[in-house]
Amino acid sequence: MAEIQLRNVGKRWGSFVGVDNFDLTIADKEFLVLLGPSGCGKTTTMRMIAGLEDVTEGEILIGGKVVNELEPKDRDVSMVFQSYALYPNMNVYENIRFPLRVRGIDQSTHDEKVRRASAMVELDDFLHRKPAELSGGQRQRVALARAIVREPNVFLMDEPLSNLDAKLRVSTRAQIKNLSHELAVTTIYVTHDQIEAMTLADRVVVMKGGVVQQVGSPTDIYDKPANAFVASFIGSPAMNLMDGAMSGGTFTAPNVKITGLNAPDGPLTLGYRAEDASLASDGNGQINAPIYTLELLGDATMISVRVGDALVSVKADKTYRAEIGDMVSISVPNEICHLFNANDGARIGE
Ligand SMILES: Nc1ncnc2c1ncn2[C@@H]1O[C@H](COP(=O)(O)OP(=O)(O)OP(=O)(O)O)[C@@H](O)[C@H]1O
Repeated sequence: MAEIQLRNVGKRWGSFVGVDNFDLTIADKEFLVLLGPSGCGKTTTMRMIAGLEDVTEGEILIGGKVVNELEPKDRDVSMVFQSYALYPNMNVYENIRFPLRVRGIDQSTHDEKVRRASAMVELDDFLHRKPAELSGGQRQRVALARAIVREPNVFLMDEPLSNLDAKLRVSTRAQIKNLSHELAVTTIYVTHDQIEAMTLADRVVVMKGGVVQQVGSPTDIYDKPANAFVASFIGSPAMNLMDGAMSGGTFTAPNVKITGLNAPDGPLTLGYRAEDASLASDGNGQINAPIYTLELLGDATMISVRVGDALVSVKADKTYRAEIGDMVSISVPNEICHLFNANDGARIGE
């Protein structure tokens, strides 16, 4: 049983707040992803759970026990870092076995444990090689096997895929997802890549400036971003956001007029997702503007237009063709609109 509780956890260095009032219970066997831009406090949060960083305030509990004062080695957590930190003079077998040796685990069990872990990450054929003789993806799999072999109660993974090229990242991501399903161990995974977060997580925590912005399932966060920051961070492309003004239920911005909305008069940020909008026949849509750019994505054609300072887009059929400068009309029905307070970005309404 490895439920993790963070009770109002904070980290300060002098007056600088790295993590503020982090309060969350992570269920046993949950896969939780901490997501946010560089410097938002993800790594610091994870290092506090691992015991590599003291907490300034609050309590951390693992399996119901306060661990604030426990050394990292006594917390029963296994970490996988962005840099693989393998021992260059040991072969793959010895690298994977290392945690068993330092923990004084019964020698007679080592071989079976190492072979089971290496099979899980498909390294059986590489056990005799030194790290220098492996690709980046294979090295990261050694690091994963080394974390698995200890059979910990908690996995902590800090951007484990970020040193891999795009293709390897996708296949290793799939492998991590499959492993987490098979091992069913509570996992906290740090990334700044929203696709990784969406594909791996049971729940995602979006952070900014040391402060949690939203906690929810990938679907919750995608469908109902709690504020404009989360909306702009999740999705590929991110949500289109337009600054404009509401008056009597009508939103206006340069080239935009949307009627029948429910928000108070005054400045407003309105968002919609490119795939929810569609092209309308001439002048019948809510956005009418010349094409700024047109991108062929293979499965779709993405068309972007300018709205004030912002570029907003619509996903059209893959066969759609037009020229830059041609007028387009984009249909943005009320039900796809997300409304945000123009000052603090908070979501308005459902
Ligand atoms: N030892 C330290 N002393 C002072 N400030 C620190 C220290 N360690 C981290 N910080 C600051 O705390 C903030 C959060 O850092 P953290 O490493 O947790 O961010 P992150 O979200 O993991 O970013 P990245 O994706 O770049 O790793 C940053 O502004 C960082 O500069």
